[in-house]
Amino acid sequence: MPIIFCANTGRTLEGKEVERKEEINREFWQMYGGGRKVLARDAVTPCDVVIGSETSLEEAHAFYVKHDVSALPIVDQEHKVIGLLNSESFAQALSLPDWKKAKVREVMQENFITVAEEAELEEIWNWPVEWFVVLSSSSSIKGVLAKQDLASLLYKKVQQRLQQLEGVLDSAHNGIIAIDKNGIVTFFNKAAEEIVWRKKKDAIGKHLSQVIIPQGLLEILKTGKRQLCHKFAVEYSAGTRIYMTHRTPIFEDGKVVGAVGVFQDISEIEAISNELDTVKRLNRELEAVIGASYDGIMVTDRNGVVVRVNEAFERMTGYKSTEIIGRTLMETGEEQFLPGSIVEKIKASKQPVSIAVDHGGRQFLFTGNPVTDQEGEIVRIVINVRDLTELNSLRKELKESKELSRRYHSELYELRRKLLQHEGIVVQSPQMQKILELAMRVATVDSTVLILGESGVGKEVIAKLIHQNSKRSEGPFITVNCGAIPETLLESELFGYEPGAFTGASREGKLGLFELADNGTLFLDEIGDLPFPLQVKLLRAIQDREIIRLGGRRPRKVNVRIVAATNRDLEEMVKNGQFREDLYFRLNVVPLKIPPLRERKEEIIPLVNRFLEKYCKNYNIKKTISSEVLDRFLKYDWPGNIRELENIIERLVVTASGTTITPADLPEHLKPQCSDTSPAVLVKGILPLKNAVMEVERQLIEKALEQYGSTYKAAKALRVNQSTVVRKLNRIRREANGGG
Ligand SMILES: Nc1ncnc2c1ncn2[C@@H]1O[C@H](COP(=O)(O)OP(=O)(O)OP(=O)(O)O)[C@@H](O)[C@H]1O
Repeated sequence: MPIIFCANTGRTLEGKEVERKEEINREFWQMYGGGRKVLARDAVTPCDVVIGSETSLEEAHAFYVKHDVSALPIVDQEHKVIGLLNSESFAQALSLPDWKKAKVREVMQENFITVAEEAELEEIWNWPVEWFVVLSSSSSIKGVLAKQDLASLLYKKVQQRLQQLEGVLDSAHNGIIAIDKNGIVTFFNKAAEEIVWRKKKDAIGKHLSQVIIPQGLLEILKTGKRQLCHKFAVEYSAGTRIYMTHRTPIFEDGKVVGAVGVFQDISEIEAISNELDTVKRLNRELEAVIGASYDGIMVTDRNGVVVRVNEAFERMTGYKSTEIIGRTLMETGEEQFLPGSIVEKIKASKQPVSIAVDHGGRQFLFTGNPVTDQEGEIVRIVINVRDLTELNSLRKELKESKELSRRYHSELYELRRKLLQHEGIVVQSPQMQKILELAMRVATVDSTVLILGESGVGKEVIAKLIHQNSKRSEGPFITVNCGAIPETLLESELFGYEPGAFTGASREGKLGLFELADNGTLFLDEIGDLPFPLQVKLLRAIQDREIIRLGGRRPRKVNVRIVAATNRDLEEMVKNGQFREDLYFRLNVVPLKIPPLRERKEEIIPLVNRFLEKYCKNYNIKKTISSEVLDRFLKYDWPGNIRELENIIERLVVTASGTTITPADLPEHLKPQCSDTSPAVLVKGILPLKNAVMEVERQLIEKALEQYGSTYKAAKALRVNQSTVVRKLNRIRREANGGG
């Protein structure tokens, strides 16, 4: 609280000004009188002598000097004080012709009043006189009091009090800065030193702008208005600090003569208040979470006294929160429902504890979790209640439907197996079962499928299965062996041609395989052998779902599903630039990799049985196979895969002499090997070289055909032209038929 002290100017005051002055003085006296009113008797200069008004000045002077007082009361004959004799009186006497003879009354000072010794200085201070004669309660003269003495007395007291005030303000926790009307700092307490990191001596006498950053106090000088609870932030290099300030103008005679700012660093309070806000928000969130929880939640203190329950808890248990809050779980445990023992168990173990309770035909699971303080002591126990009745019945339902699904699954598998058996397809190994399942699944959608695997593994078989199980099964399934058709013909085969498209073309033109396969499936076998120029045309046909016949211009819409297959490593071919990457990605939407027969040996015996049955029936022969042969089959690597196996069985059924096929009936390469180091061609005796060459050719061609199934593939394996294989095969057959 600022103190505005205004000295008495002695000037006559009027109206409101007088009131204000009096108010100020009252404050002053209360404050500096040390809580007690200062009375005339406290300040009086005692004087127990008086002189009569008719006394001569000479006599009076001697008396004045003798008593060494500042003033002597002068009384009349009735002993009433009528004036004062003081130094001014003697100064006045000097102007008289014979001052020694003059009477005291001629120079006495009448500018005084008499006051009671109980009069308050506060009251008498304002009388426009320079002297007071102080009377006792019995109206005897106690002494005199000069206003001047009063002033110096007061000045001393004021000094004292100002020091005290400064001490008080210095011990204040708030920073206090006062400025005069020019903005010069006139007061700066200790707390201000600490808050703004500046010494008092460096602040006093400086302009405010040189002392602190916020200049709001200067505004107060301009507006003359108080500013309370103003919050502001100051950026320091060490961080931002937040302050709260009250700014008050200082008035003197109705004019602003300065301003005082009381401020406080509330950064910590602000941080705590922010933290409090966050905590409140979190608390609200927590309330919402607990309230919204489908599980019942109950919180107890460390002794198991319930402090809170949520709505779900009330719903599940039937307890109202008002009934249960404040009670211990142990008490309610008597009602055989809430497991009071959970609290004791948690307290003993300091671990989560779960207890299942059956009540009213429902099953509840109570799970209690201890909440510990920093010392690890339990402060709360949070108990979650879950109604397991529904969950248990769902679990039961799930178990039943799983069982049902398992049954359907095995029935489906059985049906599929029978269907495949009917089709003559053997699927035994887990790898092939997975492939089959995937093939069946992709069959139902129209996506492009790429079947990968060595020659003879059954790629076409799977392609057909996909077609048969698709919604196109009523449509055509057309196979194109991209490697078997000469490059020059392949384009017209695939896309057809218009009449007269090229020399030798039929007049009517020709439908391409794409058009033939409309509404069905086009199986592009050996897609890896598709010539590079045709790859782009195929890509366009697949993407645009339309083709243009050779020699034509008109695009024709085709609705064809593409299933492609290859035994080549397409990825590698893409890397080597032999196969277009875009076509590869277009085809490789769903890849199906069929493992070679040597990796699914469990299928060999079922396949042997299947083929034996087939060919015995075809040739109307009854044959069995010895276990040694089967053993040999199991050990063999089957480079030609299922096709090779099928061909061998057909051949054995036809060529074996006995009813049981024995190892002796096996072709050479399948007979038990003597040693791995034996040469690829074994010469048993001397025979004409030409005959030997022809024999080797015969064996090689037959074996290649057996293994690869077509003259084209056999030629490829033997690294000769297809025409060479066909020519030599014709010759071999002629010779076999006894021809020349
Ligand atoms: N799982 C199977 N069950 C019975 N026979 C099968 C099975 N898989 C393939 N085959 C038979 O094996 C022979 C070769 O099958 P397929 O032509 O499908 O092989 P591929 O992988 O397409 O051969 P290529 O790469 O040489 O075209 C066919 O006679 C086919 O009937």
